[in-house]
Amino acid sequence: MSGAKVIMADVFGKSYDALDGSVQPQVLQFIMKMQRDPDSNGLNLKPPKGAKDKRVRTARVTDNYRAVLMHYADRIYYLVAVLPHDDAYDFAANILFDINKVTGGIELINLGSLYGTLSGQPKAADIAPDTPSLFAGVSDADFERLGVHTSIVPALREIRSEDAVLGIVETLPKLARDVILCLADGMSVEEVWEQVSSLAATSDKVDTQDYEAAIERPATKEAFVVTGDFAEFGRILTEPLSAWRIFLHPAQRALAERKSPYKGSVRVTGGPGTGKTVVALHRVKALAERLPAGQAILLTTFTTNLANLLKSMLKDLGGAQLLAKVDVRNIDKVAYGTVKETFGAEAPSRLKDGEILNRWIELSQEQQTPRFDGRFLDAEWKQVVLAQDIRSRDEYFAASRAGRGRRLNRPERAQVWSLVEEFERRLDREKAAGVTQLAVQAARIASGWSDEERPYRHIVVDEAQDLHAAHWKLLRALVPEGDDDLFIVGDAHQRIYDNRTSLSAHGIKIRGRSKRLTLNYRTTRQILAASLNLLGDSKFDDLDGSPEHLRGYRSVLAGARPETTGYRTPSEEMTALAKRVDIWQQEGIKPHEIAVVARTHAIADSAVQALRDATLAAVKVEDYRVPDPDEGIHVMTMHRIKGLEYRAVAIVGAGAQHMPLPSAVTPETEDRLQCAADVRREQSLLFVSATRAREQLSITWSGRPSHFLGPRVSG
Ligand SMILES: Nc1ncnc2c1ncn2[C@@H]1O[C@H](COP(=O)(O)OP(=O)(O)OP(=O)(O)O)[C@@H](O)[C@H]1O
Repeated sequence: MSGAKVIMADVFGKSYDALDGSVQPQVLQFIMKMQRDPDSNGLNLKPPKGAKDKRVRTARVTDNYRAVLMHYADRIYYLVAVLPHDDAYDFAANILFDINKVTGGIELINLGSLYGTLSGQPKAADIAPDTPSLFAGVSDADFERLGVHTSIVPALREIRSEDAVLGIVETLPKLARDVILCLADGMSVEEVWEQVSSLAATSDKVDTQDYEAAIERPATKEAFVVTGDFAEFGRILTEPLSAWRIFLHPAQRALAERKSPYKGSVRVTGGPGTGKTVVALHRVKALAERLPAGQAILLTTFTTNLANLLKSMLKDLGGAQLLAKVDVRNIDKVAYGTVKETFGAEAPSRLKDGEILNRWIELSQEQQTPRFDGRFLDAEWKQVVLAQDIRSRDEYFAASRAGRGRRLNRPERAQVWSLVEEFERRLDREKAAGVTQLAVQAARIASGWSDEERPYRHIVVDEAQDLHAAHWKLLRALVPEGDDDLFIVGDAHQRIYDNRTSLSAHGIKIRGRSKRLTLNYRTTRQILAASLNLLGDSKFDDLDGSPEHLRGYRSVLAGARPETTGYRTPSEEMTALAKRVDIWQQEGIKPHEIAVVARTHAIADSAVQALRDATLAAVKVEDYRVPDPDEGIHVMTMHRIKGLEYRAVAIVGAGAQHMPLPSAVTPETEDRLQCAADVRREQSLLFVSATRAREQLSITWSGRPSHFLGPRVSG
């Protein structure tokens, strides 16, 4: 008997992740058996009784677990779930497969979960029984035209609150989910058609019986991993988190895969987890596919760690072939590369920001100028002198000091300038330069190039909020002005380095080409609410001189409420940490899916110790190294967790004495605006850390809680 082709539905990943480690290998065995002979007795492949869809099958994986599949054509099966015996039968009875009339793709509709979620909704006390359905103004024909399956519509008619919408959207097929969220947001049917459904629509005529044609359409490939390759199955199953990278939401797809070029630079903003990095990676891929021979693309970000992460994600997305067309480097490396190319062995050595700050502190102490402390001088140098590439005392006297909160009179300016000269002289003598200083030098060099000499055809920037003015000048000069020159992705709420600037000041024009993503795919609504609470009512500017906001930012995922708990002493807090992490593990979260995050290395180190004392495997995640999965729980600083995500995150040491960290904040008396910016940055660090959590979040402290935790906690 010949074998079968097994294709994986994207929803399969969810049930697979929930399986016990002893059952997961059996799933691969099962797929292998199906591929060899689906009719073998041991598999017991059969249609379940009472199924709504006659093509649904169940098959034996182990004595207690059954697979649910869709038999869509001769010897071709979609694997949808592997569940405990009874759950598998319930599930199988209530699912439907159909070809979407708009996208032409195959859809899985889970009516059991849809109605189960609706009936489980607590009846909100403030909703009067005669409140009309939220979608009363949308006719059945409208739903059909927008691509919502008719079987879903009766459930939609029962929805009378935004909460109920968020409750059910997770259970809907992708297009229906997007349509419903937009309608609930107040968009008209016409707007939803233009902004969502028409973008997802296939150009060919849809025959809802023709599964052969449907399997080839992009919408099917978004919802199902169309592979029959056994090795590929193994790879996808062992890397469940990376499987998403091949799917895009219509709003993301519209940005990333746009066929006609953008007439200049584009900026994409959005809260944490809205898929900005995903969009940036897909944009790189789309640009690389039509890149003229001999031209190059730069994909850059702020830190080396994030650049390494982007590199491995890009490889996941497009393999070595794509990677070969793209230069993936963090911005300091880009700058240093430019300086080295020009000066060769004469190029100065590189000093990191921390080393530069220490030198300013030393100089301020040496010069006995108690009126200017090291932190103030460091910021003045970076944000005024280097940001405007000031090279003389006269230029400094005439310079704008916008954003600085301490006024300087002429004698004070003269004093600061002589300190700047002394500082730069010392670095020159040492043949060293700070990383920001090198970016200034690189920008100067590249600004003198002709368009033919500029090395890149396109530049894509992730984590743009952290880049310095000199970085923007440099990037502007590395690519000729024109279609699709810069694609910029960032979120001002996640600014954790002290760089603030405006893109237009550097000749990067994004007016009219600025887009925002609002749907969070990473964190649950509960974690999102707790994270937003950490920002309080702080104000953030976008990358172009306007206020930034998170309006409409929401998640479709629901989960447990985050915990916030205070302890009397650090040792009590650490003992509780070990207990909490142990419980997470007992609940099935693997050690390397858990992160413990602290503001300082010292607190992180004590967390590692506490976990090991409790016989839990833990590893400190340092720069430039990603631990192996078997090294245990990942413990790191808040700066290090930027850009990563974990199923569970425990933030420790969130007490008033560490958040904000006193040594990271300029005293208010020294510079009022700088002090406020420093505090906001500390707040963003906590926000970034909390938004790394996908399912579970705990925030703890000893002594008094940080005021960032809000009045309810910190009193
Ligand atoms: N279209 C999608 N479908 C399903 N999941 C998605 C999609 N886009 C993004 N995700 C999920 O959301 C997570 C966050 O995506 P990504 O890291 O690109 O967001 P981000 O906006 O760059 O986040 P941050 O700013 O917090 O670093 C991804 O790991 C992925 O799990």
